[in-house]
This record gives sequence, C-alpha cells and structure tokens, in this order.
Amino acid sequence: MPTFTAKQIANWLYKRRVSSIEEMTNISLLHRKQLNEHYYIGKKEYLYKQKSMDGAIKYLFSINNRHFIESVYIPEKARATLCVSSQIGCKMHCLFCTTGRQGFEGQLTTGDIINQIISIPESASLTNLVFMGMGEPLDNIEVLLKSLEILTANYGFAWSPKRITISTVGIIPELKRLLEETKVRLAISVHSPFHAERMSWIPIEKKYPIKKIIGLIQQYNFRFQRRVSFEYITFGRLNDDIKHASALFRLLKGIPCRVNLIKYHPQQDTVLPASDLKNMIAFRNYLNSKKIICTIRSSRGEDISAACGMLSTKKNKRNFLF
Ligand SMILES: C[S@@+](CC[C@H](N)C(=O)[O-])C[C@H]1O[C@@H](n2cnc3c(N)ncnc32)[C@H](O)[C@@H]1O
Ligand code: SF4
Repeated sequence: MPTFTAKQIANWLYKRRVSSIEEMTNISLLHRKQLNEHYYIGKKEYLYKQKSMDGAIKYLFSINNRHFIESVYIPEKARATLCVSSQIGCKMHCLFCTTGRQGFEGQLTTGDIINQIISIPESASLTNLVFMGMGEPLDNIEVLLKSLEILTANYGFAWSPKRITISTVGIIPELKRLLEETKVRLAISVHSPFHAERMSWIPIEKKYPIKKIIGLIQQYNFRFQRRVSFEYITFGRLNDDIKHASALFRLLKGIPCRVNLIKYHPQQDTVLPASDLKNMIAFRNYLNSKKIICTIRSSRGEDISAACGMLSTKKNKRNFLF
C-alpha cells in the first residue's frame, strides 16, 4: 500500500475511532479487503460499570473472554482522570495491595490499554491519565512505551506527556528507559524510606532498593516541565511518625518533587493498620516545613472498591465467564 495509507489508517483509528475496517472509506476496497484478511480493530465495549457515591465510575473490561481488568474514571472540578490498568493482576505481590494478592494472569496488549481510554462514554472529556490501575506498568515496558507513543504522537491522540503519569514501584532498567524515551510524569511508590521495612511490604525492594531508584532519578532534571512525585501510604504506628517523615525528607533532599500521602485502603483480610488523619496531617506539616510540597490525597471510589490498590477481578470470573 502507498505510504500515505498509514496516515489514513492512523487517522481512522485514533482520531475518528472507528470500530471496523469497512468504515475507512477513503481507503480503496481492495486495500480494505487486504486489511480485513490480516487485522481486526480491537475496540471493545466495557462489560459492566459501577458508580461511586463520589462520582467515580469503575469499568470492567474482558480480555480474550477469559480475564478481566478494571479502569476508574475520576471526575473533578477542573479535570477528568482515567486510572488505567497495565497488566491482568500483578507479579509484584506488595503486601498491602489487592491486585498484588490476585497474582499475575497476563500482560495487556497496546490495544487493551488504548481500548480502556477510547471505550468509556466519558472518553472525549478526559484531561489526564494515570497508570495506577491494575499491574506494574514497567513490567510491561514495550507495550507501555508503544501506548505512550500512540497517546502523544501527532499521528495518534497528540496528548501532551504532561497529562500522563506512570506510577511504579521502580524497576530500575525499565525506569531508565521510561526516563530516556518519554517525557511523561512519574510517580514512585515509596511507602517507607527504610530498606528492610520497604522490602517487607514491597518484595522487589530487594532487587531494586529505593536508594538506587532515587540515585537514578537524581540524574534527570525535574526542575521544569517534567514532574516526579512520591506516593506514600500511611500505615498506623508503622510508618506515619516524624522519624519516617524526617528519613523521607533526607532521602528526597535536593529533588524538586511533591509527596502524596495516601490513605491505606484495607483489604478484606487486612494485615496492616490504617493511619489516623491526625498523624497524616503531622507528617504532611513536617514535610511542608522542610519545603517539600506534601498533600493528603483524597480517596475516590472507595465504596465500590475502586480506590488505589483495591482493584481485583478475581470475583468476576464467577460472574462473567461465558
Ligand atoms: C495499584 S498501584 C499501580 C501502579 C504501580 N504498580 C505502583 O505500585 O505504583 C497504584 C498505587 O496504589 C497504591 N496502593 C496499593 N495498594 C493500596 C492500598 N491498599 N491502599 C492505598 N494505596 C494502595 C500503590 O502503592 C501505588 O502507589
Ligand atoms: S502496588 Fe503496584 S506493584 Fe504492588 S502489587 Fe499492587 S499493582 Fe503491583
């Protein structure tokens, strides 16, 4: 096919967002027939949705009719964010995370990631994307990079990379690729400034310690356009005291960043205690006094198990397997 057909196809897929090759009417009949012989458009409707009292909406998608993933639409005053999944389950087994408890069931494809964005009714109103749904995005790096290209390229959605945040526990070689090959925003899940403690909650700390992750981040410039933030779940009497706040300050010293304190969303068979708001406020105030911008992130969608770390599609196998 002539080179310009690629541009036409991208236009039909990413700008017009068609559901079938037949709809690509400026491509010749012969070429549409050839395309149909080798390809299909992976646009798929969601299976089910649930709305939270706070307005967040959780969408359930089927993957190959055998697995399930969830995405969460979060409307706010001035923005509308979609929390996207990058894997079916997760291999990282973080102690506090329901997705981690589900275990790993498979990788998503680039199509599966893009489909979450284009197949929700609120797609056109989205202003931001956060890869904070199911899975560890850097553990699916090729697919992540390809998705980011489609989202930011002129031939694709042409979004500014400033509108996209990748949240990660910090897999160092892939983190380096993300930093080198894209300009998206970064959110590092820290949760403890201490090696042994972080390792007891996030097993990958053994291989990729937070100190080394910070060492890598220090090599890049976050002073201007690009932003890095650090996510910190507060667990009652475990990591929510001033000793931790001061160690976190020393760890992050010199990096222009912000810290987001996250309320712990307990799992059914909870093993960790949640923190008091009083302690979270004291922690935040300590970091603010040290000139690190720190905020307490409000939880969204907790009543429908859509808040950070609550996504799991284990139960859907019973309800939706055909
Ligand atoms: C589900 S993860 C997905 C992205 C990536 N795998 C990561 O860990 O950063 C998104 C955020 O939710 C947090 N999280 C996980 N379980 C949580 C829980 N039970 N309560 C609050 N936040 C949780 C993670 O630490 C992370 O900051
Ligand atoms: S917190 Fe992130 S990396 Fe850890 S198990 Fe959950 S999804 Fe995976």
